Amino acid sequence: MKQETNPFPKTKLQWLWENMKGCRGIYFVGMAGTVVYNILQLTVPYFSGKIVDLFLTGENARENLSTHRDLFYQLILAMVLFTLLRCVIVYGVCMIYEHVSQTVLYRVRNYLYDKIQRQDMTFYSTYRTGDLMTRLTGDLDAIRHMVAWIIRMVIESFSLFAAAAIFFLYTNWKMALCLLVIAPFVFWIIYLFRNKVAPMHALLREKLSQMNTCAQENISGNRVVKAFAREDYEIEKFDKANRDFCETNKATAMVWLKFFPYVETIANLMPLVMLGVGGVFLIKGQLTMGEYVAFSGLIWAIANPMRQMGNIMNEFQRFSAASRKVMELYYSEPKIKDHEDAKEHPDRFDGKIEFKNVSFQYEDGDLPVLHNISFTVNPGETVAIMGETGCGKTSLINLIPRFYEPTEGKVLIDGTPVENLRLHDLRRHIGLATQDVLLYSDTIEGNIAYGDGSIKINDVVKFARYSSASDFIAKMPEGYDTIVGERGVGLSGGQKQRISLARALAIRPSILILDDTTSAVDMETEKQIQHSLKELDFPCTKVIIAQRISTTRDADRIVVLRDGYIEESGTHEELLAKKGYYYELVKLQTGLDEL
Ligand SMILES: Nc1ncnc2c1ncn2[C@@H]1O[C@H](COP(=O)(O)OP(=O)(O)OP(=O)(O)O)[C@@H](O)[C@H]1O
Repeated sequence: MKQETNPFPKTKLQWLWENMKGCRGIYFVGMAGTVVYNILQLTVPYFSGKIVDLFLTGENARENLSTHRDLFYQLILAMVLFTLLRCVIVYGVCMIYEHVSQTVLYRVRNYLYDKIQRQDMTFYSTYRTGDLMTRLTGDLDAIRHMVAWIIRMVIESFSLFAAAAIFFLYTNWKMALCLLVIAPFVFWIIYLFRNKVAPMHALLREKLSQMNTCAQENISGNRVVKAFAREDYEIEKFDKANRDFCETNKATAMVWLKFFPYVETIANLMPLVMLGVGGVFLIKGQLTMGEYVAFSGLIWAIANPMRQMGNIMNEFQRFSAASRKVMELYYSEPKIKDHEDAKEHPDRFDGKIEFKNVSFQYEDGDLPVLHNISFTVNPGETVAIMGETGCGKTSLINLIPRFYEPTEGKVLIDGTPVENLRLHDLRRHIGLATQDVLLYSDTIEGNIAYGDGSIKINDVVKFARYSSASDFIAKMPEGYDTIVGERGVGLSGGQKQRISLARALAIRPSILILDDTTSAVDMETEKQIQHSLKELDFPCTKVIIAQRISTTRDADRIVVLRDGYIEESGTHEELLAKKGYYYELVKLQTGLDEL
């Protein structure tokens, strides 16, 4: 089979071991306990063999029973005590495995969540939410299962097999060899099975992710589904994903079923060998009746680990497929992160923004979306960005908080290239209200205060007033305590936009970026918002993407983009005088033939 190369700095087991830091000692105790309780399993057949030989079938059995009755009771007591001891150890070992597996799960889950939080925009457009959720749930559970069950089963099977083999060899090596000669065939079958089942588990993992993605997209896109009455189509789509997953599951199980009869036949040969060869040895006097009883009572300790190996291999391959996905996230690094020599900037920015010969292309895009963009926004100024849909406005403003990096040129704030600033410092001074508003399932107050948890309610109300949201909030049954978001009260598009604007303002940003934030509010409200934005009680540079002339008219400068190039720029009056794109737009929006 072609050996798959490991793209990670550590192997899967090394990685697991690393994440068991702090619990390794106790895990060792658990593993040692597993060995001990498996060895203790041999005590019952051992003592029964002794009782049979000494007190039931041996030459002096009757005499022994009357003269060594104490020994008889001691052997029975030893059997009971060892069985009890075994129970106590099994109990403790189970607790240890559970504790360690849950600790590893907790640790890795938190680490992954942290990783996901710190990823850049490209990551979010590459990974599907359903796939990420599968990694955080099903895949992590497969890793917990490895720590809690698979490793335990490996030790259990191995120690049981080894202990029984040693016991057999010690008791009667000829009989032992006749039984153990079968084992290599099982190992060979399990090796063949592994090669067949490994790719099936990788496929199964993909199918699970596809099914989860299908469900997740359908649930979050339920409005579109309803609007287009596509419920049946969606049900069919999920049914297909579900069926694919189900069929792949069955096909994976079938792989084992193809190998299972061979393993089972070989394992079942053991009692036959015992009966045939053991019988002959017994008749020839090469095996005592007690040894025969002990062998028969322990034959499962050789056969069961062989049977169990199929299961273990199957689960190991499931772990292998899942851990690959988890490790991909674990070792993923955002491309956009703090440079080693990034400057700290805890204080506010003055707010000067410069674009210097900036060109930009998305990683998965075929063509650049911005070409050689240069302009400056001075502290406190308001610049409006306009242009047809798809001309690159959002892409342009995304470069300011360094959501993406220019392919050429530089974006500077207060004269420092944004990549030389610490991301946290850069972003905490930029207030952003995006095109798609996402409100959390929280109170209105909680949503507005999202960027600054220490903000007082009076300030929340003030920023709601700035964004013309206070009136409609006051009319809500629980005012600022009303729960909104996915599980809360429904809000109109314009209302959501105003809360999102209040949220951006609430951090008192040095730079405010609004991406079509007032597109869904009426003209009157928009006018009030424009007025409030001029009256902010803190210095703030504003970059506003807008389509309405009413928004752009009073801007210090208007930058018009076309196909990623700056088509024209200037004040309202200057652009009207140019009689270009902006002039045509004003004519269109005012309904006048001449201006
Ligand atoms: N994540 C992305 N990956 C690849 N291409 C993208 C991505 N986001 C946007 N684009 C492409 O970049 C171009 C500019 O998109 P952008 O969102 O910046 O336009 P826009 O002017 O803001 O449009 P609108 O006014 O409709 O919001 C478009 O052709 C779009 O298809």
